Amino acid sequence: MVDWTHLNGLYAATGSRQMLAMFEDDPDRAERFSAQVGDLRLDYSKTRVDAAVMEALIDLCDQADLAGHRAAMFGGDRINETEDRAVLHTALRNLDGGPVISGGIDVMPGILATLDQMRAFSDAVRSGEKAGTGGAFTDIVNIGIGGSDLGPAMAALALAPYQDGPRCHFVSNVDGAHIADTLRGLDPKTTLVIVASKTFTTIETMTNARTARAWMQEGGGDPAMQFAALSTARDKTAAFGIDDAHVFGFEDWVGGRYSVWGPIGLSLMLAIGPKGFDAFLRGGQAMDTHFRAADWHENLPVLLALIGIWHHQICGYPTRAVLPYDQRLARLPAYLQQLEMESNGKSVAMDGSALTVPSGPIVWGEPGTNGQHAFYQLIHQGTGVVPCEFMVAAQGHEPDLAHQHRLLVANCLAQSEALMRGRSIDEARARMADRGLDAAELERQARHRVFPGNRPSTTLAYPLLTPFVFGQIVALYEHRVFVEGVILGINSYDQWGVELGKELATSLGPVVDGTQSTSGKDGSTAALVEFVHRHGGAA
Ligand SMILES: O=P(O)(O)OC[C@H]1O[C@H](O)[C@H](O)[C@@H](O)[C@@H]1O
Repeated sequence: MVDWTHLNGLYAATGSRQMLAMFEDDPDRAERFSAQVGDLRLDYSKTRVDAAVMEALIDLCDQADLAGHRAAMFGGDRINETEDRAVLHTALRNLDGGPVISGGIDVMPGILATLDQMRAFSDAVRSGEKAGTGGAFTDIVNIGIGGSDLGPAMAALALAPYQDGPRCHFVSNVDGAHIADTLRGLDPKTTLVIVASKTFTTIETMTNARTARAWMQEGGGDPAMQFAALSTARDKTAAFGIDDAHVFGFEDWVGGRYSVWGPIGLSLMLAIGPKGFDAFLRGGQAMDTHFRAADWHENLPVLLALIGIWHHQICGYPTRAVLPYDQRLARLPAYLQQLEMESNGKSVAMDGSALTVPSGPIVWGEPGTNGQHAFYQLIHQGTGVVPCEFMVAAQGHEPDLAHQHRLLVANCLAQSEALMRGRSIDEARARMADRGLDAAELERQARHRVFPGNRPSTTLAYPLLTPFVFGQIVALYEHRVFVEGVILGINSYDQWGVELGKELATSLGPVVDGTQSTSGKDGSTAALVEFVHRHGGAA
């Protein structure tokens, strides 16, 4: 258990501090409160942390024995105590890091063999050697949900400029609209369906997989040739009828939301090719090396975690916005919602005691500049403070549109500056002085134009969103979540909070079908079921 008293005391003392004054007092502030790994730069100087706050935050790492927990994770200990599992997604990207022993066994030979199987399969699909009944595959449909969807879907979009394989589509929702809209227009004879499910029991995924199989059979495709599975449960993939040669297995020590680095990333590998996928893995591995070696003061995941803890657990800001000025990172906020909120959205510490500080924050966001024309109003002038995490590349992938990219960068930098700088009532009055308003009206109008400023943000800057840089970014966030979890004293690797809704959905199935009565249900649920029945929703 860490002691929050010192930090709470510092917060009370620094509450009214102005960031702009902090820059004036310390000409080296931008450098002092920035860190770099490879080509990635994290600037956290536009926050109200100072050297004393940073030292107190860093002290949390030692109090929580972060080094010990880190060694236990990388060393294959069963740190996911509530599911009795190791946490070894880092081994999936340990391309040349040597053995990783878990439970007395080196897991690397198995990982590298599966990676080779994925590479051979990808090469065969991409070259047309493996094909559907109608010829070379033109389209891939990845059917999965949660971690079996968000990672590869986010990554395929992020790395769109590197895609030179079949087109990738992602179906997750059990809402039939999702699969219907996706399959419409695809050729069942040249489509490869990948069923991605760690457990191979997830109802949404299995339902969509059966729908896709029927579509393929009816349309002249052959599921025996055109279905693949990514799962830890080979017995279940066989029972579904998927050829073992098309099954890519992994172990239960890969958490769903950490699984894009292994077989769950197959759609990404098919889209960008094994070399691009290797570069992605190497980016992740580079971040692992950094996280394991760098001093806490220079350690990007640690710094990002500590700034997050400062803003949420100490300052009490309930949410954080992830704002990539990178359209291809449009799915990153959704991915981070699962990564951060499923990992650290808990109220019980590892030892079963109640948390004494808030759990992880609400994470949300959208790419800039779009968000500027929608919700930034609240970020600038709302009563609550939303710490913003900006992300931006120095360059885009479209040389002909470099002028647009420069505009994007200018907007990103302008937002963090505006949040910090704000606009005082005097400045607002001065801007309206020539409008000929009487004093009372001038005052009233000016008040609407005040920006409180002094609002915190961080900026993660990178040269270009390559597979390597993208791998670094994803691993950076994974380790940030780990560090936050260790300091909060929780298990970031289980997700019991998703169980109750699943159980109730199963028991409500026959009630919605109309084969079971609503008796025993609460009044609201019973009335909603009756509404659905009245409007034609029963079976
Ligand atoms: O990959 P699957 O076993 O189908 O699981 C898919 C998802 O469903 C669950 O509800 C979990 O909350 C997620 O962590 C998981 O990623």
